[in-house]
This record gives sequence, structure tokens and C-alpha cells, in this order.
Amino acid sequence: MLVFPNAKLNLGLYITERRPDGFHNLETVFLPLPWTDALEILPAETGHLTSIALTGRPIPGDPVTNLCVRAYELLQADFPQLPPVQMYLHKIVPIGAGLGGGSADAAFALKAANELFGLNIPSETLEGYARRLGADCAFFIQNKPVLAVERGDVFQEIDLSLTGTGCVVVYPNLHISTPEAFAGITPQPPAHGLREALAQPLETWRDTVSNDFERSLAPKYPVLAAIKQELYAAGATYASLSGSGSAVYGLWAAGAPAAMPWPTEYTVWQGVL
Ligand SMILES: C[C@@](CO)(OP(=O)(O)O)[C@H](O)COP(=O)(O)OP(=O)(O)OC[C@H]1O[C@@H](n2ccc(N)nc2=O)[C@H](O)[C@@H]1O
Ligand SMILES: Nc1ncnc2c1ncn2[C@@H]1O[C@H](COP(=O)(O)OP(=O)(O)O)[C@@H](O)[C@H]1O
Repeated sequence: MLVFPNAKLNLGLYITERRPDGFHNLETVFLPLPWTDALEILPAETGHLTSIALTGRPIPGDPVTNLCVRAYELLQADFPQLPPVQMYLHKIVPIGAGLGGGSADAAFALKAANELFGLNIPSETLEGYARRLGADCAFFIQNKPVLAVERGDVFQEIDLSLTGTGCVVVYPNLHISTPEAFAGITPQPPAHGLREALAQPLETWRDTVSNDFERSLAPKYPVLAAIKQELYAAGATYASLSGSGSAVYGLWAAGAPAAMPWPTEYTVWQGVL
């Protein structure tokens, strides 16, 4: 079975409180972004163990710890009838970018295994497995815009459509790990209610929707503010860091902008939502 795990963007991100479990309560909107990896899952040949073959962008760490493999092993622990599988992952979405690529791969591995082997696991239960793999992993099970609260894995419905909006996502070839980004944060309540701010026209978001990680990462990585400034200079209606970075995106209310001359070491996705 072949699936295409997509990235996500964060629309606003407020870190409101440190939790006793070491995580943070946050408030953000996750938006699916049609920039994808490709993941194939097949039953392994008789006698073989579960394994993964990787192509495309290099993924740090031993392949046996790849989130796709860990996702499948979580299911196998509860469904011993599941056979070993061979996975092929072609990695396209940048890593350490705040685009949730690894979490998406894991969530799509859960969904693909559920379908391939006819397990009939309901979405809420799949979300439970996904939560054990990463805070933003559960979002990719239903993969629709949601307001995420608590650790970022509890979802509230939100009525939001950006269909027809132009989008440019710029990854400046800089890996920022999520724990590193949290280390610089002082939690505080948001200045504006996110749900209310996002209900207003895109033109207003620049003054009302922000990402708390920008403030803490800006002094260490000036490139982030520089990209945001270039997106606004090119006419973006709204621009922001995604998640804990380092990808920065711009949205154009009037559709796609002209191609921009970014440095060749950057990775850029451009399209219409
Ligand atoms: C904070 C967000 C916002 O979108 O950042 P990005 O990963 O997208 O950049 C995500 O929810 C992240 O989700 P995910 O990347 O799955 O996080 P995890 O692997 O579960 O956690 C990595 C580490 O980040 C910190 N962490 C994560 C989520 C959270 N609500 N509070 C935290 O303090 C913890 O130190 C944790 O050990
Ligand atoms: N399939 C995978 N794709 C990407 N990263 C993976 C994968 N499996 C494990 N990882 C690990 O997860 C970490 C971050 O993944 P990712 O979700 O892409 O980060 P972010 O959400 O910050 O962009 C990486 O350090 C990587 O080693």
C-alpha cells in the first residue's frame, strides 16, 4: 500500500504553561499542507523481519528507530497476528523544520497498516497510538484543520478554509530540534484569542496571530526574521515561523506569488492551498 504523508503548518502558536510532566500546554491551529513524502508498506517476504529502506533526504538516527517502524511495532504489540512488513520511505519534507514530517510518516504508517491488514481500528484509537509517538502525531490521523490545545494533542473543531490562498514555505537548511526550541521559552497567556483572530480576514493576522517560538529563536537565528521580511517584501499577506522552526511560510490572499530567488541551499515549496 502506497501513501503520501503530508506536512503541516502552524497558524499561531502560544506556549501558555509548563506542565508537571515536563511538556508545555500550548494553543495552535494545525493546517495540512500538500507537501508530501511517499511511504509504501508491503508484507515482508517469509522469514524476514520488519525493515525500512530509506531514500531522499537523509534521516538522522538508526533506521530501526524510524518513527514508521516504531508506529508499526506499537500496533504489533496489540495485534500479534500482524506479519513483518517491508517499508519504503522516500523522504522529501525537511526534518527539524516545524513541518511535522516525521509525525506524519508515523501516523500514515498506522493508517496504512490498519487498512492493509483490515484491523478496523477506529480513528480515536489510532490517535491514541499516535499520541505515544509524538505530540503532533495524532493530528495527522484525521488530517484536517484543528485547534490543538494541552500538549498539542487534544483537538477542537475549527471552521477555517484557506482554499485558493497562495503559499510559500522556505526551509533555510537549518535543523532546529523541538526540545531546543522549548528551552528558550517563558510560557505566558496569549495576547489575542487564536480562534477569534483566525476568524478575521487574512489581512488582519499580521497584527493578531503570532508564534511564541519566533521571539526566543530570533536572537540565535537571524535568518528566520530575514526570510519573514523577504516574504512580506514580496507581498505576503501573512508570514510566520511554522511550529518550532526552522521553516518560515508566507500566505497570499490573492493567490500564488511570482517565483522568488532564494539561496540554492534552501528548500522551498510553493503552491495554492
Ligand atoms: C510544539 C510543536 C508545535 O507544532 O512543534 P513542532 O514539532 O511542530 O515544531 C509540536 O506540537 C511538537 O510535537 P512533536 O515534535 O511531536 O513533539 P514531541 O516529539 O512529542 O516532543 C519533543 C519535545 O518537545 C517538548 N514539548 C513538546 C510538545 C509540548 N506540548 N510541550 C513540550 O515541552 C518536550 O521537551 C518534548 O520532549
Ligand atoms: N520518518 C521520519 N522522518 C523524519 N524524522 C524522523 C523520522 N523518523 C524519525 N525521525 C526523527 O524525528 C526527528 C524530527 O522529526 P520531524 O517531525 O520532521 O521534526 P519537526 O516536526 O521538528 O520538523 C528527527 O530528529 C528524526 O531523527
